[in-house]
Amino acid sequence: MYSSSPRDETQPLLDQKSSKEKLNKKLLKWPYNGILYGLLLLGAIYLLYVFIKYEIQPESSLTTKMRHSLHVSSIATTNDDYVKQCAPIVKCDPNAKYRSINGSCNNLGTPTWGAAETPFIRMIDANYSDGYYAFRLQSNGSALPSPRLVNLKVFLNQDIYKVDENNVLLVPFGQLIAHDVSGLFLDIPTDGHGGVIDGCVDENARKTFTQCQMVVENPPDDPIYSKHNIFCMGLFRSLTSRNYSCPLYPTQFVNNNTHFVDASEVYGSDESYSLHLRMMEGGRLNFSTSENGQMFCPFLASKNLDLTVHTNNDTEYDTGDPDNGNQNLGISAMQNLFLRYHNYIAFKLSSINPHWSDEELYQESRRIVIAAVQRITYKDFLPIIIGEDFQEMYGLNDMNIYDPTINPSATQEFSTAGFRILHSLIPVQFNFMNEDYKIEYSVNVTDWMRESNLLPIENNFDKLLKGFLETPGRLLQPSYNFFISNFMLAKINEPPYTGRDLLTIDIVRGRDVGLQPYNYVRHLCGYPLANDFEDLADLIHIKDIIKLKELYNTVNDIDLMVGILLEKHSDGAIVGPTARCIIADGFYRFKAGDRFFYDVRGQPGSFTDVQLNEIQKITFGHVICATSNVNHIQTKIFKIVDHNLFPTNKLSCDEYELDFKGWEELNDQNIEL
Ligand code: HEM
Ligand SMILES: [Ca+2]
Repeated sequence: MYSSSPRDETQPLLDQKSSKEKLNKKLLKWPYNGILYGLLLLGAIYLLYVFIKYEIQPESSLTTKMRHSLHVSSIATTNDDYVKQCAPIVKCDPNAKYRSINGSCNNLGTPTWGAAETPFIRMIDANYSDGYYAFRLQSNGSALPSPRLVNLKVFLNQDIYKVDENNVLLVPFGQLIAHDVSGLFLDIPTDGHGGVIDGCVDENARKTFTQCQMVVENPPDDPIYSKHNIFCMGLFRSLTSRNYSCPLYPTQFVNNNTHFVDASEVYGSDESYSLHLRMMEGGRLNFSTSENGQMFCPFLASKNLDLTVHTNNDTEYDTGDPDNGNQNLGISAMQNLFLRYHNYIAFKLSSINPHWSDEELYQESRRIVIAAVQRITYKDFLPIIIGEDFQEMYGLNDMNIYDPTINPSATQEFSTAGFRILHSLIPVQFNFMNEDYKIEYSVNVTDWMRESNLLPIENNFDKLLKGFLETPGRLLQPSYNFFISNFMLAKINEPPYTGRDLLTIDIVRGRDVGLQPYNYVRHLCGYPLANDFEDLADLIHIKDIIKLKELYNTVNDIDLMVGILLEKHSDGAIVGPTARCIIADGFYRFKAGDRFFYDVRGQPGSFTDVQLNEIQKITFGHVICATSNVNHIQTKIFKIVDHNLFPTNKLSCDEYELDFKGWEELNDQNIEL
């Protein structure tokens, strides 16, 4: 068809052989024209490619203007409602050197921004079928598909047993950050005698208690649960702002932790609780000591050191995050690690400043620990998740970007979908590895939840850390691992199938908190609004689209969690474009909206130049060296480094030392004497 187009002069020209000169000329003209058009076409394709690439996969040479086009603006209209209707009047000291424990007064204009017990904000307004609180329905008015069915049909059967270049440490550290910035509590109804009312067991309760309405039906042919006659999963809805005496319309949900990356999981998010965690001596946090003299968070329950027997009396720790600090061995290890790090810093500071009060030592140590957590998050962790180039382009590496107009709160989309996507990294097992790189034993993550007995025994803490550093992680993929998809939080001493499916929970939690479907969030993130399922093919594989078509009524019904899990990964990132957009937005808020962020200059809480210079040497390697017996640690902390092939990529702990001279303060009283 194209060859017969009138603009194509090549055929007739080649046919005219009467004049050699003419022919030569025309012959010459033909390739020139062809080349010219070809070049023009190639140029146009290249320009189009560059344009698309810069929209989707920007490179570091882009201008600030283009960079800002990556930032999405929240289009939610309800974000100010809490501040307007419920926020308490808070008096702030603008000269305070240290951030408050509950995060208030960070923003001097709106002191409750980012504080604990304030609502999540939204990127897009809530989506409820009654506009207020009832679960979203499909476009044709029917109920959304059972999330368990979605997991079984779309995800679980694609479990890939391949390992990653990143190590397992990404999981416990990621979870630590998740709990730093987000804490959504559940609304659990009880029967007055301490018993929990479960809407799956008690159908009547579903009518009486809205909290019990979140019952997930398991399909009759469920490969795990139906064999054991478990046909539903009784889950609880989240606490709403109504539970905090702030009725908002539509329903909003409350973050119990400070929204900032401020190590609130170490210090607590509430003033009186933070005091309870303190020793009130030497700036230290309370701790317990294991039989071989190692420091741990205070033991809460009587220890049961029998590795094989789990009881209700298993070891739990008193941590800054009472809800989640003991959830699994990985997060417990991180809680202990950062408690030790705090006490290590307090010790160092008290040695150079013996005259400092407990309060001074505590606050100054806390400030350094927070800086360490922020540095590891932004320098090592985040680039792996969203990609180094994207992070740079987004402005997340820039220093001193505090902007008081930025609301530092976690978004509901971040907390209940975007950041949860990393649940697919959770490995089946954690390894305990000795100094000779030998795995001494492995445990199923799901067998050791809410019980940390293993940690304080002998050198297990060190071995678990070594295992995190040296074990390749699970490749990020749409499915969660089989165990966490079936056996999570199984009842103690009961069979694994009494457990839960984490992906099912994540999907239904999105409906609980009224997340908009995938299509609208993807659109907010700069991608075309899909008119039908096939339009998703730009970001989602066609084989998955076919499955989605079988489950959802229209393309506008797909749950956000489901869509982002299925997206193909962006270049250099381990998540797809929409998750990357949600996560980058979140971490931009936590940094640019934080007046106390460690590299902010010119604020009462800013480090001195000398101090900042030293702070900028803090790495996760240094933290691990200061708090454990693990030695020889890779500089790229979340990467697998073969110690035989690349011994120089690991440093010994001597090379991770810090110098605290910048904190040395002359004792005025001594001078006067
Ligand atoms: C062994 C590892 C982990 C386990 C067992 C686990 C399990 C859970 C569970 C049970 C919930 C609550 C679900 C609900 O009822 O809605 C949750 C919430 C969450 N998880 Fe994980 N998780 C793990 C690791 C991670 C990691 C690595 C990340 C991200 C880097 C992450 C991000 C989140 C987030 C953002 C929430 C919501 C927190 C909140 O607002 O309370 N988790 N996780
Ligand atoms: Ca926090």
